[in-house]
Amino acid sequence: MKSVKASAPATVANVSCGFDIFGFAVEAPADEVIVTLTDNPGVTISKIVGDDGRLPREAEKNTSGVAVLEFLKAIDSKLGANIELYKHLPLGSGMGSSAASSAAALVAINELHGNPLTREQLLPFAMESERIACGSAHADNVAPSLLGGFVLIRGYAPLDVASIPTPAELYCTLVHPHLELKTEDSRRVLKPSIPIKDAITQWGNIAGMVVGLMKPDYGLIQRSLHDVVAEPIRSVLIPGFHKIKEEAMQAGALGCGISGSGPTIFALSSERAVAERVGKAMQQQFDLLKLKSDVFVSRINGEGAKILSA
Ligand SMILES: Nc1ncnc2c1ncn2[C@@H]1O[C@H](COP(=O)(O)OP(=O)(O)OP(=O)(O)O)[C@@H](O)[C@H]1O
Ligand SMILES: N[C@@H](CCO)C(=O)O
Repeated sequence: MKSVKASAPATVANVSCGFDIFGFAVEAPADEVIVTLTDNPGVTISKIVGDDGRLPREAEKNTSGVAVLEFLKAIDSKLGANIELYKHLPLGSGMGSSAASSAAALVAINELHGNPLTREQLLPFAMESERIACGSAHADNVAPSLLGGFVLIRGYAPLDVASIPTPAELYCTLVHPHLELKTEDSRRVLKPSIPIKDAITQWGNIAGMVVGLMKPDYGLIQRSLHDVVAEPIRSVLIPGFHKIKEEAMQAGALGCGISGSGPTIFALSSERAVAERVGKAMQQQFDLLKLKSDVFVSRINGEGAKILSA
């Protein structure tokens, strides 16, 4: 039967001020899948590489399997599928690990059926996978992983997403300490409501980010990269967070914050050399805490999930 190999990239959700509504894709790392059509209905996972045996092998519990099951149900397919998953994203990292697996599997199964659905139409299936992974069907990882670029989730009911153009010279530094935080747990610590004063600050920054990215205006981006909603609560879960952020800013970053629900920390810079310097400064702080970390520097990835071979 026919097989397709696909990949989907890591993503930075929230981007400081845009809790659950902003996300962008980076160039690496990316999860890869090989999806093969089967005559028997249902979805199987024959192989997972790179997870040290920690991810569920049952399709109904693995985000790649859930996404493909939802797709096959939606198009009323009589066929089934087998998935091989090559995990390159660390688990519980804040880099959209669960989302990358489902995004890669979705573009592969869509390709195998002759692409009956658009990338936007694939989104609800990936969101259902996020619900299985962490109890919340947020789209700020799956949307940029599937669509590429910087994405705004304008609304969830009905789902309304828009791509925001970004300056070509905008670089992201990701520093991933070898720690795990479950999105489910990092969501549970948040308060159910915020004071109006904080809401005003937050929506001012969200609008500032959109205008800053579109113009582009690096000063406005810098002034807008602040989060008074999630970061003050979640930062206590990340060792050395405030010092690391301070060092990133000293090294020339436009802004720095928690990537998704953490523990990865992201920074944005207007030049590659600065983004690399920022990465070194941040990693040095984790070294001082005796925490191993990985640094990834990339442009915003405008392409998102892609077919590698068909
Ligand atoms: N293919 C998959 N890849 C990663 N996690 C998966 C996958 N399938 C199921 N899961 C489950 O999802 C949970 C990890 O989700 P979680 O949202 O905490 O991590 P993450 O996606 O790396 O985080 P974030 O969304 O903050 O980047 C784990 O319980 C894991 O078993
Ligand atoms: N918006 C989600 C992203 C999780 O990666 C959160 O912060 O919980």
